[in-house]
Amino acid sequence: MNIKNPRSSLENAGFCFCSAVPAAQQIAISRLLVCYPRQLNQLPWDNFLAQPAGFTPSPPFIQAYRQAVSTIDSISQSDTAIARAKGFSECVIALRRALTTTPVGWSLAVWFCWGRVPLGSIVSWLATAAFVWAGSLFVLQRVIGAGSKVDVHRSWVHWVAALDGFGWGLSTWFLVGYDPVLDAILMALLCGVTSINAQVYGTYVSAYYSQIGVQLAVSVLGLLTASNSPSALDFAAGLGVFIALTAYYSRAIAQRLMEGIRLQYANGLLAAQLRSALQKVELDAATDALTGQWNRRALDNFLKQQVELQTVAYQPFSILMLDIDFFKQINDELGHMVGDDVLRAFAHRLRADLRPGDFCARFGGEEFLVVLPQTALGVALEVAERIRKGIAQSPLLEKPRVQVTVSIGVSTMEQGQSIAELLARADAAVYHAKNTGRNQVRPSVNMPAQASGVAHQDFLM
Ligand SMILES: Nc1nc2c(ncn2[C@@H]2O[C@H](COP(=O)(O)OP(=O)(O)OP(=O)(O)O)[C@@H](O)[C@H]2O)c(=O)[nH]1
Repeated sequence: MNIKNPRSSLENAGFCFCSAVPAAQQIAISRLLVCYPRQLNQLPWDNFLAQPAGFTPSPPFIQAYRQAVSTIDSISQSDTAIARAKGFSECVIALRRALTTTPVGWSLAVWFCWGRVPLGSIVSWLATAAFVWAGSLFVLQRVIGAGSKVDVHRSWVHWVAALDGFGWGLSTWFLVGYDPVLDAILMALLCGVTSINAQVYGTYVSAYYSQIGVQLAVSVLGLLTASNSPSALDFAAGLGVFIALTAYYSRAIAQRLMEGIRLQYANGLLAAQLRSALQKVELDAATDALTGQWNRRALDNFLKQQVELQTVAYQPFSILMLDIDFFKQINDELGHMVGDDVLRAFAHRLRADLRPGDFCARFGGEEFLVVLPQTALGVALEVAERIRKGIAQSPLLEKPRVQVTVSIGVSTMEQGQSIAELLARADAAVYHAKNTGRNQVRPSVNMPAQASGVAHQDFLM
């Protein structure tokens, strides 16, 4: 084969590329480290709680918050194994990506060598490297398919890394010794590959040591025994120093990457804990502790939503105000504990009698309020009557046997009415029901009598 003289443009391109790669890698790694979250412990959690502007945390919120934050330490201690497993699988994915782009590196090497290295040598190197590469990719694919578990697949990944280093190291056996400039370019290319791999194997650095260890051993052996390069010893020394230094620095980088993964995991866990603590606190703040139904606060919000819906979508809604009759007697005769049981049983019975979309709140004492969305007065009266009958029909408690009745006032939201007016009208309807004998349903407006048998009386507010 006719070996041509080196072309200066090719030399320049090769040198520029091979020197730019390590620099670009270092920039990429630095960016990566900056992107990882900062130390969680340095975040001003307590300052956040102490901030007066715009946010006044309630005591249960502070308690839940502190509890979640206090778990940071235990999270950071216990998640090392999780970070290791995550780092391993991240490395496997990065390695597959790197291997799929390896042919780009080969093409570059072939381009540099074309016309300067005998074709047979180029083909021999390419064939060996491609064979090793295909085997590695196959193994890696199997590892990924099996879920890449560090305890199971550790040695397989080390083998793949070693073969990766072997393929590149072989280049010195086949391609070096034909042209001094080309030799230098190939050395720069090997340094570039080493540098790229510092990032590829960043989250599982022991595999990186396998890769560069084999790459160094094979390439130094190739330089010293197989190549005819006059600078073989210099190249071997240079390559050795470069790879050793890269290995040394990549260890620190890998440690920080792992710390980043660890903190990212802890951060996610903490955020989830805080979210659920917050949800619990929000739920606690909106429910009545005794009956488990919504409280006044939640009721106010729900009524506001309904008013908005009514304004936008012209959907009518009605409310039922329920007051247990002679409840004081129960307390007086059977005690407050039984009174509480009655309230609980009443709430349970009431809830069971409603649609899932209906809203049931304890309004205070022995009073409950039900909101029936998209319900006009006629239907609301029927619902109220059904509830009244159900309560009156069977006892709420068996031991002691307690049977109660309930008086119910019904009112429907009208356009332009306020929530306070709506509640006042329902309250007046209950008052009317109590005054006319209890255990009955009263509407708050004039309404024609219904076939349901509900006792409708003119009740003008
Ligand atoms: N056990 C118990 N009793 C409560 C609770 N909240 C309010 N009460 C009592 O409920 C009773 C309500 O009594 P009243 O307002 O006189 O009403 P009533 O006895 O039901 O009479 P009418 O409503 O006129 O039929 C009071 O004795 C309150 O102390 C509670 O959470 N548990």
